[in-house]
Amino acid sequence: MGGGRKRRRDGKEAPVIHPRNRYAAAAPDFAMLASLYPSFSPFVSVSRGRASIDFTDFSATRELTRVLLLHDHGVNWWIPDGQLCPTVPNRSNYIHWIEDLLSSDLIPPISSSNKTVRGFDIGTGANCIYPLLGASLLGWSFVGSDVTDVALEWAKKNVESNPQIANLIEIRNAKKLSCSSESEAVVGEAVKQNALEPVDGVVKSKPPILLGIVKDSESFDFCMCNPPFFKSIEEAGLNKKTSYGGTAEEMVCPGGEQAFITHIIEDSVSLKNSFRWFTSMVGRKANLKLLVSKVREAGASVVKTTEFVQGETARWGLAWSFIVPRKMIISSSTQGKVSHSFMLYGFRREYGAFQVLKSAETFFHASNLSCKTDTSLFSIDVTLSDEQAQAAMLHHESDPVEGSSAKLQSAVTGISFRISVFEQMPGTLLVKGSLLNKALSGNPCSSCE
Ligand SMILES: C[S@@+](CC[C@H](N)C(=O)[O-])C[C@H]1O[C@@H](n2cnc3c(N)ncnc32)[C@H](O)[C@@H]1O
Repeated sequence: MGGGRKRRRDGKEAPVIHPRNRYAAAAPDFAMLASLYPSFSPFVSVSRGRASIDFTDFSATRELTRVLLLHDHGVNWWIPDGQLCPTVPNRSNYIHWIEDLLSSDLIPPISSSNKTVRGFDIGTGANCIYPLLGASLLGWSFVGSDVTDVALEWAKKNVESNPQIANLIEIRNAKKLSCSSESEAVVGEAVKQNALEPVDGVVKSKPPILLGIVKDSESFDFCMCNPPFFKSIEEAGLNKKTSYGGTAEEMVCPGGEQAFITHIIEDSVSLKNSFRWFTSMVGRKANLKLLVSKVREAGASVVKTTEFVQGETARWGLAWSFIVPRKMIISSSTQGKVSHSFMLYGFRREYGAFQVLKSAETFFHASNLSCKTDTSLFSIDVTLSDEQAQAAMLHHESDPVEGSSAKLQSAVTGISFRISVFEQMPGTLLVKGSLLNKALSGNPCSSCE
């Protein structure tokens, strides 16, 4: 891991395995595992002193996953032949990224008396990998959903084989839309908004994903999803270098990942108050860009993306939330310059720097203050007369430093300040205020910092 992050040809830093991933410091030691687990030993060969397995052999990759889950996570696990076999280090990266999102104070937590983190794994698969990892690594509780009989049967078996975490994981059948009154109302609304398509006068529903599967009044800290990436089994192709199984039901859906994640985005609009973070893995970078636009159009207040290290295959993470972000204040004050800046997150697309500047201008005019807007600089200069400045100082009773207001009053002969608004990216603005009076700026006032 030493030597810092590698750079790609385009100059960008290559992503690295998550630092909290238990395999970040050292890859799994196949020789050690073979010596401990006789069932793994036949799959391990040593060449030039290096132990490895044949990654094109499904039995070998499945046995590796089994021993890693057992040895490193205390989890008993198995899947039938041909089902999608997860690689433990790769899947752990997604769990740790969600852990980062949850611990960031960008958006406040959802109000819940229950302290246990609660997640929803869309399409948990026979392998049930995310709930097993999240529960064993971090004590999270999960609802894991799926639609195929084999996935539902084996996910349940994998949960029951682990009594130490079984009470943290519920496997839910997403084949049938639940029929609660609230769900019916929400589904009715979705029909109006075209999320469900009427065919020949009959409403033909897309297979439910969240809407109708999440119960009334349930709330979750996050949802996650490794979606069926491909539009057809041909598109899924065969990676000759590895064999991790994967049936058509697991890998393919009409419209591929773009349609599947779009469906999650549509559902998220109706369920915006039920989840703190909505997340999904994305298989193609072109789809990531498109899905980010869809999430913004849906009105999300925060959007985050990441790139996962997945061996030779690139994968991305997309996260969004409708919760209003906390305002983040970054202030600065240096001798000879008094300025104050803060970030505003979560603006809808239509409210950019220009609109905020115009609102400020309207406010200052209404307050009878003289101001001049420069739209090319995205700034507005405001001048207070002597009387207005004195009145503002007297009004400012909450000055934390005794006497500083009085000092200012004696220095004030009118105040001029500039407000600049910069759009960092859609939905995020940097607002900066700086004093223009030289006399004042050389005498920084703590209440302005
Ligand atoms: C690529 S697999 C992911 C399995 C597992 N989470 C993993 O990461 O290995 C996608 C899963 O989504 C399931 N699925 C497809 N449509 C679904 C739906 N509407 N609701 C829930 N699961 C669905 C498939 O049956 C399959 O198990």
